[in-house]
Amino acid sequence: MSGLLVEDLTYSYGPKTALKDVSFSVAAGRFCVLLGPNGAGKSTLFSLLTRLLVSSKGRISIAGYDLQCQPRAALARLGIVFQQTTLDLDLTVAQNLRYFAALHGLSGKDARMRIDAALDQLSMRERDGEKTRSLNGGHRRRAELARALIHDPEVLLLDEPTVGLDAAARRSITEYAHHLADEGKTVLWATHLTDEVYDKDRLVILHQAQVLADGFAAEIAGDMPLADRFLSLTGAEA
Ligand SMILES: Nc1ncnc2c1ncn2[C@@H]1O[C@H](COP(=O)(O)OP(=O)(O)OP(=O)(O)O)[C@@H](O)[C@H]1O
Repeated sequence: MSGLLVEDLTYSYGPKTALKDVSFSVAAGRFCVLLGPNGAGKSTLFSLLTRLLVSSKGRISIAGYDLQCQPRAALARLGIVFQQTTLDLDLTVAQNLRYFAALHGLSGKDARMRIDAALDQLSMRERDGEKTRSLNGGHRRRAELARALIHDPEVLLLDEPTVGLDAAARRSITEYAHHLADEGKTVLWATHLTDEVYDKDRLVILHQAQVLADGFAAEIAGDMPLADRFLSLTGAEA
């Protein structure tokens, strides 16, 4: 399938099992929230999806490409925003994006056009000459999202992208990511905050290395607020 497929994925750090037989899929153009309390295994899953870690047990397919057998094709179709910012704060926004474009084999006019388009999408074009250090947290996140979109990936991974942002910036990034799915991107959004989940979202709840629930958010919540359902399933505060 295109979109994202995770099948029977298991990963351990020595004796500590961080993921155990994790399976789920996200259809192309869907927004899926990976919801889990601290230590659930979200970052480990993201490391496996980006090949920072490799597991011998399980399978990952990105936009129809098997990550193990066709890693270059799979990773070329993946955009990622990590939990911790990875922008170079001493470079301007445009320089950060240009460097990343070069990593994807884009240069010259082509790179310039992609960078401008990505910054336009995030309403960041007028800030392209600013030092990244001078941006507030919300604008830094926007710059990272723009950077993740430069190579027009089919699948976008966002690992707790609202950490440290104020309420307005949090809402704006959350809404924008949903908009990207409406436009056809497959989005996997990791969070431990239930207020970032929309009723219509696909939802995978991860807890203690395993998938506890997988379905549409409204169905999983059922007759109670999602925060209460999450608490009842995991014992964790949302
Ligand atoms: N390098 C490591 N060595 C040993 N154990 C680790 C390592 N990294 C993570 N773990 C453990 O693996 C489990 C899953 O951690 P992981 O960071 O993937 O969870 P998480 O859901 O991303 O949590 P958080 O929201 O706090 O980032 C946790 O029990 C964690 O302590």
